[in-house]
Amino acid sequence: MDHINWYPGHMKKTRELIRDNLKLVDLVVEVIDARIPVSSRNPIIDELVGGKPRLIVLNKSDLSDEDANRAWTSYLKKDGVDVLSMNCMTGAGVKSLLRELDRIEKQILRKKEEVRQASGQDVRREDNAAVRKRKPLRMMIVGVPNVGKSSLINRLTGKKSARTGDRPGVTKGKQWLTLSNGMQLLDTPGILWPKLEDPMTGLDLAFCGSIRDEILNIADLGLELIRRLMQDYPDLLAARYGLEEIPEDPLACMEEIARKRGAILPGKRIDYDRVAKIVTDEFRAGKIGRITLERPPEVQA
Ligand SMILES: Nc1nc2c(ncn2[C@@H]2O[C@H](COP(=O)(O)OP(=O)(O)OP(=O)(O)O)[C@@H](O)[C@H]2O)c(=O)[nH]1
Repeated sequence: MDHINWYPGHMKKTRELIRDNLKLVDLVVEVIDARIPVSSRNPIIDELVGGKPRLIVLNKSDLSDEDANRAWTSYLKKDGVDVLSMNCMTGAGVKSLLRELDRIEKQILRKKEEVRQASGQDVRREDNAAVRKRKPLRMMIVGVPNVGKSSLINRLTGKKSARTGDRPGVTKGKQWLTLSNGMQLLDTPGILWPKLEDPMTGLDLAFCGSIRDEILNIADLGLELIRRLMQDYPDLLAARYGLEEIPEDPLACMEEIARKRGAILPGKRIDYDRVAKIVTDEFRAGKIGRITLERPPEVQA
């Protein structure tokens, strides 16, 4: 999908759309980028989701640091939210997600039963399968651009997916996809706008491709990425670009990488745009290594 230029009117419309869709679902799956779990979340989601059960998917976990994935999982779980690592390219994590959804479904059904009992209604015991058939659990996927929402929908539904039309009484125009376990998923994800107040957030989103180079031009973006990698993953940077010693100055490091990769213009001038693009593309594709740019508070120095 094309990246969107967010402006206040657009944010308001999106918020209202998500809020309307949320009324139709029992559960929300929030997808975030495992390389930037802070920047790829918009805190507005807490307010929007309210008390509904929520599950966080740390997607692109194939590109992020495994230690950091573990640290983030336990950090986010502290708030009582379920968290799962996922790789939508291979489908790793999908089975765990389906298991987790089953568990949440049981909880939701139990809660509903308790409410009915408390109000004195005659509670007829039904197993999950029977309740599902009568009224399947409905969910939607939300997240900022480029975190893998559509990839997750495709993974969850696969080829066996079936579009189910509107059920009577439910807002017209919604399309529901039926998962292998009978649950229903809204076919269009809720796109949250990224929160760009902090310049670091803007940079991290740009490094990971969640916003086009709106914040900086490509040469500046590449230089900033090199600065971050020099600080957090110097060994991976040195190994990828054959640097025997990493210069202290990020610009000198960029120039060294340019020479190694032949990003040189006539007159032996450095092609800053080209070298920036090389490093940025290789980072995004995971070629420099598994990198997490943001750490949970506990493990920060
Ligand atoms: N390496 C890796 N790439 C992924 C993963 N999930 C998605 N991608 C890639 O990330 C890019 C964005 O994925 P989408 O599924 O289009 O993301 P989205 O959140 O729907 O994006 P928008 O439509 O912009 O909101 C695509 O190039 C995917 O192939 C993953 O787990 N690992």
